[in-house]
Amino acid sequence: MIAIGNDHTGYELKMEIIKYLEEKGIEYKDFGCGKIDSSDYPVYAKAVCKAIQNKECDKGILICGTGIGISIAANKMKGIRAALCHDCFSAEATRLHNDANVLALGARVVGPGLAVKIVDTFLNTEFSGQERHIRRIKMLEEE
Ligand SMILES: O=C[C@H](O)[C@H](O)[C@H](O)COP(=O)(O)O
Repeated sequence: MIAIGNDHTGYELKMEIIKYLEEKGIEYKDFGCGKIDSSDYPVYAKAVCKAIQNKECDKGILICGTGIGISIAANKMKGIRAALCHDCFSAEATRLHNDANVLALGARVVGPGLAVKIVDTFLNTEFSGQERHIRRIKMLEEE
């Protein structure tokens, strides 16, 4: 189950991503926001990341204007490894090396065609499970 959330800048891109998820038969839960003039990205980052923390969802997709604010908010939450990716190489690498569980996108940065390819890469790449990467991920959880 994929958790998806966005602020006001990300609504249209989210709908494109939802279209992709539905075409692929991938289950998702939409944590908002709907089409509104203004909203606060931390609200949606928290909702999506809580769903991952409580195991309701396996991975998350977060969208704001740049992807920066919403990834900063997500990475404050325990167990969340959010990666801001605007290319497929990064989306693949962050799954292989960081076991990222949240993909952040900037709706004002990438167009829908590239964004959907980034999502596809992110969702279809497994963590490598290599010892050095496991060690480093564990270090991320240390105070
Ligand atoms: O990092 C923050 C995000 O890119 C926000 O989506 C952005 O700051 C929203 O800007 P505005 O409220 O001017 O539409």
